[in-house]
Amino acid sequence: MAAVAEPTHEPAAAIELDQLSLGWRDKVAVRDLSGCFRRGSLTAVVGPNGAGKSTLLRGIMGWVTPLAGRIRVNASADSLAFMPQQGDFDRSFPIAARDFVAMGAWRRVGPWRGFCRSERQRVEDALHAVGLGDFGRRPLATLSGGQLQRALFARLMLHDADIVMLDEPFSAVDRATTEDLMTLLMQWHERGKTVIVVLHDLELVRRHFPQTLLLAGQGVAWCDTEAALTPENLHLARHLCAGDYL
Ligand SMILES: Nc1ncnc2c1ncn2[C@@H]1O[C@H](COP(=O)(O)OP(=O)(O)OP(=O)(O)O)[C@@H](O)[C@H]1O
Repeated sequence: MAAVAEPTHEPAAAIELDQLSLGWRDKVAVRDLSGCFRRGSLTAVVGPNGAGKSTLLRGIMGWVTPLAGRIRVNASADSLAFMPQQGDFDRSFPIAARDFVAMGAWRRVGPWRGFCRSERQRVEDALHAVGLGDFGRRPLATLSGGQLQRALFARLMLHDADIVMLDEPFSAVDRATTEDLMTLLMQWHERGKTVIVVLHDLELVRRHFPQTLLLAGQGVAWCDTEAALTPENLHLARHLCAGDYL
């Protein structure tokens, strides 16, 4: 008799938000947000400047304490990876691109153990996958914006997390680089990862992302992309974040 797979009891939701409010001192950045990122989903988080998109991702990472409500991540901390905006880290740090990418593996390898052969190979494979096969020795500070973004993707590949969150990964890159990196994102999605990406390019979102969370200090829509990005919803988002642009 053919083997019968045991049913799995993994929750359908990778991340659940329940009446979540997040903020900074007297400023509420995200108010009363409820919903879930389903396991294996590909979701764009969009909204005007100051809508709370980065704050939400940082809250999910556990770096911002909820003012109210709850965040439940149905995965271990190792299974969660975050790619910050380029401006959020010091690229003048004296490190070669290869070592920067290798930092993505530190949870698996640990801070003190050396890299075994297979981990070194993973680093080379990741550099090749993002088109930086010849850039391993280059100091990080000498990489262009697009090359740095590719290195960030390679570092995220080394992490190999089940849930990956990226904050404006295409803001500093040209169209060709965006298409290359978007292909990688789609591959991660096809392999079953839960992928959450903050974006401003609504055409890109419409082309590639099945789900969209439209934020404006509160949830405006969180559903299929076509239903989320209606003119009415976009108008409401702009109105709620008056003066900002989408
Ligand atoms: N470290 C902080 N301390 C105080 N306020 C902050 C901090 N980080 C963000 N904020 C405030 O929280 C609000 C939401 O900011 P956030 O960066 O989450 O927005 P965003 O949607 O990611 O914007 P953008 O599209 O411009 O990146 C803003 O009013 C911002 O000024």
